[in-house]
Amino acid sequence: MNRDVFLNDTTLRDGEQAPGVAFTTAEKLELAESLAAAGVPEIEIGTPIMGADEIETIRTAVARRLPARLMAWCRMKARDLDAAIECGVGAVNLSLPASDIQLAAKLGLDQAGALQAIEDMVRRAAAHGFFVAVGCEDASRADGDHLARVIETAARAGASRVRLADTVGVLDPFSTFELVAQLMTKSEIDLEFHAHNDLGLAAANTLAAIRAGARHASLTVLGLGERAGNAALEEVAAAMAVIDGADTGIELSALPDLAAQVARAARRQIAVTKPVVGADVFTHESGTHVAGMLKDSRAYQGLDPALVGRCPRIVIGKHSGATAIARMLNENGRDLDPHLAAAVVARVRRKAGEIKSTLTSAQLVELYDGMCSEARIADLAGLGQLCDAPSGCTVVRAGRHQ
Ligand SMILES: CC(=O)SCCNC(=O)CCNC(=O)[C@H](O)C(C)(C)COP(=O)(O)OP(=O)(O)OC[C@H]1O[C@@H](n2cnc3c(N)ncnc32)[C@H](O)[C@@H]1OP(=O)(O)O
Ligand SMILES: O=C(O)CCC(=O)C(=O)O
Repeated sequence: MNRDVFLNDTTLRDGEQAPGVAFTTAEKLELAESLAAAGVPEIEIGTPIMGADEIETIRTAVARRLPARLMAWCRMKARDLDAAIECGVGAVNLSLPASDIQLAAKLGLDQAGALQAIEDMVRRAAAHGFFVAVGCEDASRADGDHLARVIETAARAGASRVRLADTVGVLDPFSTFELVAQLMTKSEIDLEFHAHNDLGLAAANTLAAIRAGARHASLTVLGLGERAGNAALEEVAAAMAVIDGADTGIELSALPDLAAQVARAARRQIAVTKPVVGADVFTHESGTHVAGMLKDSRAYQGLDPALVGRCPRIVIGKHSGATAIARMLNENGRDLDPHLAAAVVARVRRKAGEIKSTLTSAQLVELYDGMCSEARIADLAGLGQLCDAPSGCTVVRAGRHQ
């Protein structure tokens, strides 16, 4: 099912709001280049009201004429808009809380005051020629009727899109679907969804919002962002391709390098389990999996690693079986003696437990060669079969290896 979905990357805005993350100007520019090169159609490039350095960085990015729309994030304030004007960007996201909690706590505003602020600021931005999106911070906890009025007011005042933010990450895919589907019935304006990952549901919620009709999703590379972060660009882009067969325009094979670049600039590690880009996500150890995969790689790969520029990897560890071990030995010029297979599997298992790791091919070869020598000695001594003893000794059991 093909969908017309546009991804907005906010690594350089919400991503940089992650604790301790501070991109240099050079990093921001390189990241913007890479995002655009990867096919991201819209980049939330920064927050102009942060000051002269941010404005200068954004101006430089604008001057590069990247093949992506650059959008500046602004509070619903004239001076934020003035700062965006200084940057030379063509698009702004004007943000105002939608929930009563935040309106009261942050701004001392009621719903009517919020609608008035939106009306005034959107008109002002549109009159200046900006592409205007309105960001509804904390939309997930907002009063539904007020949210509908916000959307209507924004559209009437000249906004082209409304962003619904699950600012504190309290939605699940079902409630997200319901929220977006409900709002879709009330207005023609494009909706965008911006998720937070406090409950680990950001990517799922984003997909639910898209299913419900949102045509835009706000994402960050690696899910970098406030607290537990945002929905990850790489996860959503890959999921859209695999599940919906949708073309988001993102070059999926560019995602691992993009993730590495963001991790470096953010001084963050990429978890080995991070979907799509983590070191181990296409690595297989379990014996039954490897035996199946060697016959048909689809047996244990729902996401084809080639789609995202990755290769599958088989490792030898505590859960390996004879098929995987034979294969790695074979790659290293040895044929696994079928009489030794069970003992080798057991010895590998014990070794992996001792080193609490996978075995390198050199370790496996050394272990196997050692066992072959033991077997030969046992043969010569007429003692019998190599067996696996429970506690680390090299042993022979009567009756064997002939
Ligand atoms: C959920 C999100 O991620 S929204 C993104 C928010 N991003 C950031 O906060 C990162 C960048 N922020 C900053 O650099 C600074 O906070 C600035 C430049 C925006 C403002 O700095 P300061 O003037 O020192 O204000 P401070 O941060 O202490 O307080 C925030 C002010 O913004 C106001 N404000 C907050 N959100 C909004 C909004 N959406 N619209 C209008 N005003 C807002 C608050 O009422 C408060 O105003 P006050 O100073 O008159 O009380
Ligand atoms: O209002 C917006 O643009 C979204 C701001 C944001 O990052 C959030 O609410 O989490």
